[in-house]
Amino acid sequence: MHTMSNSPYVVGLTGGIGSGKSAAADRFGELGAAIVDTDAIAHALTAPGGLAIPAIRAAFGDALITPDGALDRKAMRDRAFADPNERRRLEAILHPAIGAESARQVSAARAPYVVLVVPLLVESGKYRERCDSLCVVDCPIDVQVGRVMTRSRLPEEQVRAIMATQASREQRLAAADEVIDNGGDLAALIAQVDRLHEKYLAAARALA
Ligand SMILES: CC(C)(COP(=O)(O)OP(=O)(O)OC[C@H]1O[C@@H](n2cnc3c(N)ncnc32)[C@H](O)[C@@H]1O)[C@@H](O)C(=O)NCCC(=O)NCCS
Ligand SMILES: Nc1ncnc2c1ncn2[C@@H]1O[C@H](COP(=O)(O)OP(=O)(O)OP(=O)(O)O)[C@@H](O)[C@H]1O
Repeated sequence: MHTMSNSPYVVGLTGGIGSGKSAAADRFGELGAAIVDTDAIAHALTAPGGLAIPAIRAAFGDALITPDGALDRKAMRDRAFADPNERRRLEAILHPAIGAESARQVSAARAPYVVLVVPLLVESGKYRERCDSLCVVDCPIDVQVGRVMTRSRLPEEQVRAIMATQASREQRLAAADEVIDNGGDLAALIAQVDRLHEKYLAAARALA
């Protein structure tokens, strides 16, 4: 909920793995919105020399760190989505840092409004109160699975295992203020983002 008059209007953008959050965020960014992407923040924290690397090394050992000092993403993915305890251990290290850094980026943003991209927005609960409006990117599950298999070269069972740890389509849709239907082609996605951009600009202006 919006409380401070000098904080920007914030649109939360979420969706299941491979639903099209990044594609939608790219278009919002082209139109002039500031993008704060928690996946990108998580990647930076776990890159070579990333701030979370010492804690991950201490918790999981050297086997999860690559020779150049980054998180070994494949090894961690295999662990985190096979064992909920391992996933929670990783999240306990990363989520506080992701929360703090995303809040910092939102308050530093200089744009008509901010799109805060959070894959686990509905699951985690703590981001909803930072958002003035919640936008869900939605597509049929089989389309989602197919796109992730193509993009990330992951086996179908692993994509479905990741999805099983996330909110259901129904849970996300129930929380949404706006829904982007990404079951069609990229042109259809862009047309919907363009319409929403006008709406968010007007909402941000009304708030200013
Ligand atoms: C397990 C890791 C190393 C796998 O890395 P990988 O490069 O394969 O995936 P990437 O980080 O690009 O995430 C891709 C997608 O996976 C899904 N995902 C990632 N983390 C989680 C999680 N903890 N629970 C459920 N789904 C997740 C999201 O849909 C996300 O968009 C990585 O996902 C990770 O560090 N996760 C913990 C941090 C986290 O919760 N990130 C989510 C954003 S806040
Ligand atoms: N409408 C579409 N038509 C065809 N391909 C699409 C469409 N939307 C997205 N894609 C492709 O599907 C894949 C997943 O999209 P994207 O990376 O935007 O999803 P995401 O929700 O950000 O995923 P993640 O949760 O894994 O970060 C990408 O390879 C993207 O190019």
